[in-house]
Amino acid sequence: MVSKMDQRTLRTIDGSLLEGGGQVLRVAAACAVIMQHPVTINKIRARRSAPGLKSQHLKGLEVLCLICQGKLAGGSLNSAEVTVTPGPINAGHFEADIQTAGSVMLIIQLVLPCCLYAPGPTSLSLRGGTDTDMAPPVDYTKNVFAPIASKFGVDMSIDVTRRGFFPRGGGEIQATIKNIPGSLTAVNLLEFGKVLKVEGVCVIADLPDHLADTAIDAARATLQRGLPGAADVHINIKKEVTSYPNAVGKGFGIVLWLRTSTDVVLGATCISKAGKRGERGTPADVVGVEAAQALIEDCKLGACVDRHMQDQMILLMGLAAGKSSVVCGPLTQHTLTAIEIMQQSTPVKFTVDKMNDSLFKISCDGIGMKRS
Ligand SMILES: Nc1ncnc2c1ncn2[C@@H]1O[C@H](COP(=O)(O)OP(=O)(O)OP(=O)(O)O)[C@@H](O)[C@H]1O
Repeated sequence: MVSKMDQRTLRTIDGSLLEGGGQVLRVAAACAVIMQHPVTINKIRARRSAPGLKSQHLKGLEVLCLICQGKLAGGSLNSAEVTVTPGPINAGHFEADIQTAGSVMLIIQLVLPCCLYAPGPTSLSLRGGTDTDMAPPVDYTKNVFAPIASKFGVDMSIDVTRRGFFPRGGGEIQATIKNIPGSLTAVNLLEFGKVLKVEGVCVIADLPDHLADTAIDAARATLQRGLPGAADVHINIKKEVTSYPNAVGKGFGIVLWLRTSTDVVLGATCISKAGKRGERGTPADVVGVEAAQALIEDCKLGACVDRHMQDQMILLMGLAAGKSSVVCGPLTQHTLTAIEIMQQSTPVKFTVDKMNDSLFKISCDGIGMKRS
């Protein structure tokens, strides 16, 4: 039940908007906690083949409500509507176990903006998938998201206790997110610069480790052929061989990231798409080539963030104090969704300027959110 007081400010967000997936839920719920207004999100994940709350979304909302001492109504598996009534954001230690291969990194995506406004640091133990398709693998969040978020003033760290892959999950990470003293700092990422180095990690769990060598060789060869100025770029892709109990289930994937002379960080990933019944996953060379090609494409555009980072920084831009502008490639549906939901949930307004056929500048005057 939403109290009378809360009803006055209750907002309703249509979960089927644009991307119509879990991201609508995450952005709407995070904004509600930060802005301290209750929100009802209906038609949850209406554009997905199995709509409604899945375990990772439910566990995310549950831990969010622990962090903000709030109430979650309608929070059950497959539910199409929830209401989050936030209370004051708390610091401390929080835990969640997704119990499937649902991504723990998407729980970080949901709670991180709120933890910034806690009265102290937040530590999290999260169990589920760490290296899964269709979500940021943990090495992407550590090596791409975290350095870009640090430009806004975010101080976070992640340690992997155990890797968890599709379909079993069972991975575990420990994360620490420091609260910010004032507001986030506006960020301008406008010049691509010159690529200085490419780094990466290829994780292989309970599979023959020559697969990782093949993926790394394929990624390096693709980068050397296609990356602008490749002859002067140092490429260092490490191999991480792991097995039970440091990993649950078989898994295999690569995360690449590059840095330029203007401190742009771009990332790209490919996680082998193994079948639920143990079917063979993506061939090893394809894993390396796919990630390398995605990195080359974003690089050739002159994008200052990669295609997946676009949507993940919208909240940070909107919350920061002052004008942020970021040059990126064609806007993804996830980015348009994050912009739309944040605009519906806060006073921020974004603008998108077309710079040429494939480059766009996203800007906003951030609301300069501070801890209340
Ligand atoms: N390969 C990748 N590397 C980095 N980030 C990724 C990658 N793939 C997806 N993401 C990010 O993961 C998030 C996925 O959001 P999305 O709403 O599709 O997922 P979801 O919560 O699992 O919901 P649904 O199951 O409804 O799709 C987005 O922020 C997207 O940018």
